[in-house]
Amino acid sequence: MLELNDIEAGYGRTRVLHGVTVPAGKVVAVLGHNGAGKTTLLRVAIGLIKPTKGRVFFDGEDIASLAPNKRVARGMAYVPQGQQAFSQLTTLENLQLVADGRRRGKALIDAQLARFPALEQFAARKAGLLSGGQRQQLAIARALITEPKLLILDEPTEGIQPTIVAEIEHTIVQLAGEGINVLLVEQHIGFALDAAEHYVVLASGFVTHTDQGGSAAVSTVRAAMAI
Ligand SMILES: Nc1ncnc2c1ncn2[C@@H]1O[C@H](COP(=O)(O)OP(=O)(O)OP(=O)(O)O)[C@@H](O)[C@H]1O
Repeated sequence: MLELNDIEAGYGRTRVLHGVTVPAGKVVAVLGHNGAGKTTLLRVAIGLIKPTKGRVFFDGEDIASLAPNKRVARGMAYVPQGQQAFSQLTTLENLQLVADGRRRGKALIDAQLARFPALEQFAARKAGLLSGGQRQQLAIARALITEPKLLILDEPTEGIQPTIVAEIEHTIVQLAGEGINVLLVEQHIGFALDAAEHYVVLASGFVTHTDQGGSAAVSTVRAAMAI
């Protein structure tokens, strides 16, 4: 599905990524310490940053020159870090912003409310009054209303209470089962590797390790990251 080849990218004259390659896979985990370049890589994937070198393939098509909206139209969705939602709008209104105008908009909202019971329970509550974990679920639900083939998630469990972390992890596994691919930046290495078909470890913008996922990879990755 999504494949990044030999990507160089950064901000202005600062190069952050140095020849990064990410293979396709149902769930692909991008791991690394703070500042390693994980978010930058996701921004390249969705088209917010244009790489200075390298190629981005989606469904076999080279999309490196496509704007983010065109990538979304082709089936990519991006949930940035930080549980973003329109805090003055209710949960339902946040979902309607994306769903209105879509064929089957109401059914798409209902499907996400069924997936995330907390959102159904607090459908009339302003998003600013939801917990961080519920706002994260709302952000994921909004992305899923676009019916993506690939969901790009930047640290979806960061700063979230453990019960909802487990729910979000369950959702990611469920999505893969539904045929939605996931590109995942995640601090919880055990979970990320369990869920991942492939992983890459980034350090200072270089890929230091890459292999198949699975729980057997945990010790290798911990050693690679010195944690
Ligand atoms: N908008 C920006 N402008 C300039 N430099 C940036 C920008 N965003 C990130 N950087 C720099 O790029 C490097 C990689 O940052 P990035 O956010 O991609 O890392 P990360 O692995 O996602 O880290 P974290 O886990 O802290 O989010 C860092 O040195 C960071 O300071």
